[in-house]
Amino acid sequence: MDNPTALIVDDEPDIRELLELTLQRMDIDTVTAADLGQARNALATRNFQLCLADMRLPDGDGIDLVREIHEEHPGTPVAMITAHGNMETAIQALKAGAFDFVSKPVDLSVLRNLVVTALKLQEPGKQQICEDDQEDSQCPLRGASAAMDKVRSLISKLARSQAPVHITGESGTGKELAARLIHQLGPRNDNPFVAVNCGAIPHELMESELFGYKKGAFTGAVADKTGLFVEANGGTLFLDEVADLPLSMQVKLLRVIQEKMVRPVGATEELPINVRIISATHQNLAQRVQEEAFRQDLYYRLNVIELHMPSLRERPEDIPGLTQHLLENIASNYQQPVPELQPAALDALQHHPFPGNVRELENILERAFALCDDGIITLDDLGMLDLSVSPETGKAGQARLPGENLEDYLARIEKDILLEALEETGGNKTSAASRLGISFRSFRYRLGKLGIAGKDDEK
Ligand SMILES: Nc1ncnc2c1ncn2[C@@H]1O[C@H](COP(=O)(O)OP(=O)(O)OP(=O)(O)O)[C@@H](O)[C@H]1O
Repeated sequence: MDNPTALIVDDEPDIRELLELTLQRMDIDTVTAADLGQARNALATRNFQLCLADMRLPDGDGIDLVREIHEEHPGTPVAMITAHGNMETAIQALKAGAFDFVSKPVDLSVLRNLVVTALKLQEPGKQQICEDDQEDSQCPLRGASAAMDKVRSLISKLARSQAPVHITGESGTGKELAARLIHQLGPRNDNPFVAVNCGAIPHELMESELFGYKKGAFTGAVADKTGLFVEANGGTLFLDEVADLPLSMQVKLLRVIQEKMVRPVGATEELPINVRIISATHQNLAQRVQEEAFRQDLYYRLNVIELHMPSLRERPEDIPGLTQHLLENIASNYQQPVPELQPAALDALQHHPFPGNVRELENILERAFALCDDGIITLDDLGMLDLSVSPETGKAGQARLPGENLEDYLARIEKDILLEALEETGGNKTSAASRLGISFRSFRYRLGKLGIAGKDDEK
């Protein structure tokens, strides 16, 4: 097989030579260009499997070259060479379509990692699976709406880039699923995808969880522990609920992203890391920045490219297909035939507001699957909370029923409130409890007292 060929664009002969030597040692043929003009000529004559381009060139801006290659030669990944510490231009380049960047002075191990990742992009298109027709698609992210088509197409593009992605959207809209897909469809998919819920780690443990620690760093540190960054090395770290990161950790995270190095607690040396960061939150991060609860500089670095997951309310046309897909998954988990859904049940689902989005739909279907008889899901089996609002009270079904005693009446209201909080948080008891201003234990106790069984929180 022919060697891949890289185009190296830099006006400094020393750098060109260093890059050429490094790439040639990796069995990559090279063509060099000292300015934009020479680079354009080279691109016009042949295909390249990679381009390394300096930011500042004698006859123009490297970012223009990134844009041109991105549009005219979309199969050629371009990495930008930026001045040390100049994250602004690196971010600009990523936004313009560069797949990654490397800062000067070029660290050769970082460069080699980058080149290996870029060449994997040439392998035959995994991204394809999410661009096929929905009907018989292998793509785990379902939905035939135009909004979901757009999401899948953006995910396929993001999988080719190494840029940090920030995923927004309400709880249960599929943010984690989207992050996993970006990883699976991309060149890092042989390496780990590590997901961490930043809201679920106690603040005092966060640094050692993320960065690891050395034996003896603190009481109880009886052996070295690998942090999540190192665990995700070569792969992707998914920082879920990133808005919940305390300010003290935000500073440390910013440093790690900038330097691509982590220092475990109690260690004297830093470890190099090669991790793609994908973050998500259901909160409005820009507003958290305005409230000074989230650092602007970190926001800027995490939110290089934003992916928004639309709520299920905005795409009711997805409900029938999603329902079928989820029922097939549930049935196959239990090795049972796929149940049939009565038209009245489907109709109720299509008119439900789904504050907990796809997760809520999934929970409703799991429950219905367990309760239904003879493989037929009826409206009753869905056991959905009636969220329709009473015109008299303005509240959902809260009038006292004829003959209902005070205790039963209060229990019913309490049950509605607890269920509503669970629905709003997609079944997450910790979040539901905090929404109601009570402790997790008290929430669980009340659920038990009222006979509401629920799944334990996974995260
Ligand atoms: N478009 C979809 N197609 C198929 N399954 C989906 C889709 N969207 C979400 N799901 C499923 O719904 C559940 C919730 O999705 P996920 O955990 O990714 O949501 P999330 O937005 O990260 O939620 P949270 O903000 O609460 O963490 C998962 O089981 C996921 O597989």
